Amino acid sequence: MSGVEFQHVSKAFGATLAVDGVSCSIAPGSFVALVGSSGSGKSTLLKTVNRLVVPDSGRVLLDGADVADAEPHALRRRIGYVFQNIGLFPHLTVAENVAIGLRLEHRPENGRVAELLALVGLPPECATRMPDQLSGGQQQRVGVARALALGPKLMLMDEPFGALDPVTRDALGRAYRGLHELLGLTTIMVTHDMAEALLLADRVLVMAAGRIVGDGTPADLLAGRAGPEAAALVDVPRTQAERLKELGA
Ligand SMILES: Nc1ncnc2c1ncn2[C@@H]1O[C@H](COP(=O)(O)OP(=O)(O)OP(=O)(O)O)[C@@H](O)[C@H]1O
Repeated sequence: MSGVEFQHVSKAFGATLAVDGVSCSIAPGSFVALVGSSGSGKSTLLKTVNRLVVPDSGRVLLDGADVADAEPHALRRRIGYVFQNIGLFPHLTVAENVAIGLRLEHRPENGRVAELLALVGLPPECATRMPDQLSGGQQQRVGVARALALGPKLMLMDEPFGALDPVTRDALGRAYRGLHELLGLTTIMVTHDMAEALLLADRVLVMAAGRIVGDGTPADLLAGRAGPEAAALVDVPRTQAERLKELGA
């Protein structure tokens, strides 16, 4: 399991301060959701972990070691990364997509692709298909399998299920939470969906204008113990649930 520590991390793009002095410690084995309005700095903060973004100041530690001291490719092999519209290679089969990391590492395949496809709930016959012969949900499952291929202990997920219909999204979220437990992962997931954050994560971090303005367990958030910004976000699914209940009453 991998722990992550952000120490006074800041990143500006021109005049925009995307991340503003974030300090936060993420325990090994935890499932953390990163929520907040569009442009609040979630993706930028997430990408400082695998060095897709280099902070202007501050440090990010992975298992106590500064990621700035790691060679970027070596670092990224230790960290799974899944994002919206996963970007499978269209000219490679599903199996080849899943195995790409193994191939680049000159590691033997040894049944690993079949194992990974089973792990993410894809039937074996998907292996020989091309990505455009899969549904969006199936493609995201392939993306998760590919991210897990080298056995990372840390998964960074940026709106991984954002482009999917609500039913598929819910099913994939639950399936991934099962994998998180099964494989003993640490997961940091950016999501716009507060209900998804509350239902999947152990801890929810709320960002606004580059800062963490709320931090708590789902129970803390639901009880209003994680600050006004968190309370406002929780109000959305809560109000929706109440309105739906009234409709059915
Ligand atoms: N590569 C970049 N160049 C310039 N500005 C950027 C870049 N990446 C992010 N920004 C800006 O930094 C701020 C934070 O962006 P970021 O993508 O981290 O927010 P976010 O909370 O993930 O947003 P969203 O929920 O819309 O994905 C925004 O104002 C964004 O426009």
